Amino acid sequence: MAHAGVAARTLATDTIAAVSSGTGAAAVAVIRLSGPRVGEAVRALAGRLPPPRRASLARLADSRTGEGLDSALVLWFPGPASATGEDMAELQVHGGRAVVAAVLAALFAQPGVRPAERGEFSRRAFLNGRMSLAEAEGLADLIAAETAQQRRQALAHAFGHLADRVEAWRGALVRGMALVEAGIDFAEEDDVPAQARALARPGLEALLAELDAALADRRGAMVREGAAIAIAGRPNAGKSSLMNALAARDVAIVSDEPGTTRDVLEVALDLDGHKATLIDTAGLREASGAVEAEGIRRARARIDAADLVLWVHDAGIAGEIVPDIATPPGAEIWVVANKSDLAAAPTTTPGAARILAVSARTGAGLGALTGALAAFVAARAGGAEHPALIRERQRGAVGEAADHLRRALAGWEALSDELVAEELRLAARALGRVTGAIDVEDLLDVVFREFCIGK
Ligand SMILES: Nc1nc2c(c(=O)[nH]1)N(C=O)[C@@H](CNc1ccc(C(=O)N[C@@H](CCC(=O)O)C(=O)O)cc1)CN2
Ligand SMILES: Nc1nc2c(ncn2[C@@H]2O[C@H](COP(=O)(O)OP(=O)(O)OP(=O)(O)O)[C@@H](O)[C@H]2O)c(=O)[nH]1
Ligand SMILES: [Mg+2]
Repeated sequence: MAHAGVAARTLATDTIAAVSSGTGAAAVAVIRLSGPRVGEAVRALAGRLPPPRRASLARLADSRTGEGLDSALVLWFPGPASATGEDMAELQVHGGRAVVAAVLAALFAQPGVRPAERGEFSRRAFLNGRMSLAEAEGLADLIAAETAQQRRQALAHAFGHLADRVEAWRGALVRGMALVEAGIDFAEEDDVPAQARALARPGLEALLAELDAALADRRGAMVREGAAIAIAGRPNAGKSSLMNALAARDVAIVSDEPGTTRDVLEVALDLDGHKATLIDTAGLREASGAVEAEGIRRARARIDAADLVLWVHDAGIAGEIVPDIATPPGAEIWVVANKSDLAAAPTTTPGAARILAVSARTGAGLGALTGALAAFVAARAGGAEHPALIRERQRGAVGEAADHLRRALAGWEALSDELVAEELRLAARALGRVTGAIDVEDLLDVVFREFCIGK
């Protein structure tokens, strides 16, 4: 995961400590430390510094009172060959909340040791050149991953999938820039500039095509955020019943009173390793009051932003099924003819991609529906190859790079060598913000804020 492009930055002087193993009681809790005074702090609590990178059992005591706190496994990772690049240690203590609190209090009593902020270990790893920003983002996603597909995508990014691609793109820009600048240097000699520029163009055109393809690919965001599947329909069609049946738990209130659901309800689904969010909404009709009207407004907003809308229809109601919604951009509407235990599903469905008969009450047809949902999400989220861009931050920076490159190519004949080179330089700079190779002080808070304490 090492990453070469980071400029030297000021070294941290504080020593930080935090629980890295999560909150709440557990069998074992891992307390991590990083910074220049880790060695002293460990010696103060454990009485000695164990041999590097070996687990050693030690009795921990509060240096202020001598009170024994725990019998713990202690690990010492001298820098720079550590996860953050600084001196680090781990105290693997018994996981009781009071044990953790007492050990942390004893650590914070040591000179120069303070609680870590969110993501501060990762931030230091980045600042010390141990990983790129794109890799840090992959690690954050790995910790948040709920499904197998999210885990695979996050792992690829944590292992440099995007960072490597961005470095290759930057390499192509730098080669183009060198050729264009050769023109600047040899401006006196007539044919060199024209030749050098001509050599640069095909590579830059291919690069722009690659950037545009990466920008057009939305699968990564879909995997990270999960597909949004909205359940919509008339009041009493059985939307909330369907939600409960698909989620296999009692998420939403069900009643024979039309207009039961007002708030938008969400559950996360794992469809064959793909994440989806199922969204139950208020039944659509002429609202009978301000609360219901607000519920319907919220319902329509979520339907408009969905990747798939399940229009739930009460099969007991005769007549043509007409979903009272427009198909959201890039999305599909499926008709789910519910209450198949009461009546057969109609077969005509104008405007809907497909029709599925189910009974939320008996469970009939739910297996087929779940299978179809899994296939839909799998198709949208793509196959085994990992997309390059999964976050808006990454998309924004690559989009900026593509814009500069497009300007350079569009002005190829009209612009001076200096101006073409300048656009290429700005494009390279924008790409540098993806990995954090340059110019990212302003980004660090944004990136690391979403991490947890102890990461
Ligand atoms: N107990 C524990 N488990 C953990 C972590 C941890 O910090 N503590 N990690 C938390 O993220 C992950 C492992 N990540 C790590 C990454 C680098 C180094 C490290 O010491 N790197 C050195 C030496 C490498 C080597 O000897 O091969 C280096 O890169 O120079 C350690 C852990 C997952 N499991
Ligand atoms: N027979 C039968 N009844 C069902 C089925 N699904 C739901 N119901 C009943 O239909 C009624 C309405 O169900 P809900 O799930 O609350 O309907 P809804 O679409 O969420 O209704 P609103 O929230 O009011 O828009 C309840 O009495 C359910 O028990 C089904 O498959 N078969
Ligand atoms: Mg409902």
